[in-house]
Amino acid sequence: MNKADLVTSIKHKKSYLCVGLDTDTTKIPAHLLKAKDPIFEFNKYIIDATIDYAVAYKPNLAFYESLGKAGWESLEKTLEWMPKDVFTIADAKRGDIGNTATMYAKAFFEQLPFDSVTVAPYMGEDSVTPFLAFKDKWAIVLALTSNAGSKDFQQLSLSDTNQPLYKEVLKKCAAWGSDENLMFVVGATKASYFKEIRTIVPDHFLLVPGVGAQGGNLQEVSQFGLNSSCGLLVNASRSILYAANDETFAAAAKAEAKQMQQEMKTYLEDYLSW
Ligand SMILES: O=C(O)c1cc(=O)[nH]c(=O)n1[C@@H]1O[C@H](COP(=O)(O)O)[C@@H](O)[C@H]1O
Repeated sequence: MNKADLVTSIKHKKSYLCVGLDTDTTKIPAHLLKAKDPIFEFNKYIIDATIDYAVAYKPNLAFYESLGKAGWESLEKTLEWMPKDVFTIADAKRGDIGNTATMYAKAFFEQLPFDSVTVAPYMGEDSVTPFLAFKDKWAIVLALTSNAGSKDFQQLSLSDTNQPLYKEVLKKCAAWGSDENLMFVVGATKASYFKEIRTIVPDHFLLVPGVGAQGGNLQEVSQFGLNSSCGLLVNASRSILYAANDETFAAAAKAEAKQMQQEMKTYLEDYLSW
């Protein structure tokens, strides 16, 4: 999917919600465990329940790979189930030397029909650029993550530039691609950083996980993170998937997604006059 189509979808749904499909067999309702493919069954209900309110879906690969071949099949079926007009993110956090990175890109963009894949920038330019060579596909580079461990490396100052590492990641990676094929991950739990981040990457989309279960603030993220083409995809996984764990789970997920979309609609109106 290209940027124009993503922005059109956001305007149409008045939403920049991404539903994270971190589907965990120990958390899904017990009655679904009797199904032939419980993960797919659960995802199907979640997608159908949230499709009016979400513009993107982000399966986290760990939840599928941890189940081996069966998990991979659940992932393939889930992607087939998704309407064609949603933006799909393979949350795989890949990163390796160039020829290997190309194979990762082929896995997600050719074998699987993902629009984008999350990429760790630690190994540098040749580990990121192979993901940028595919038309209308995206690399989503980890810049400032939502977890406590982001302090360990990302927030350390580099003696060469006197700037924290994550700012160098934003500057350097932005130069390797464009706002048409590259996004950045910035955690919602770091809302106070958004103003500065927007001075470095004013035009790029940011994938923002960390609202809901991790406690990030949607209002602050929106106020300081929105740009003239929205520029945000805010992810929620557990708070939507596991809003209830009985027969009402799909209705509860729908209500949770709707509530987030309604809030987003007001920010699109207030901050962008959309
Ligand atoms: O790349 C990500 O999506 C990601 C980056 C980050 O900084 N923090 C983060 O939580 N994530 C992912 O976003 C999802 C957050 O899930 P919830 O906390 O349940 O909403 C998980 O799939 C995480 O792996």
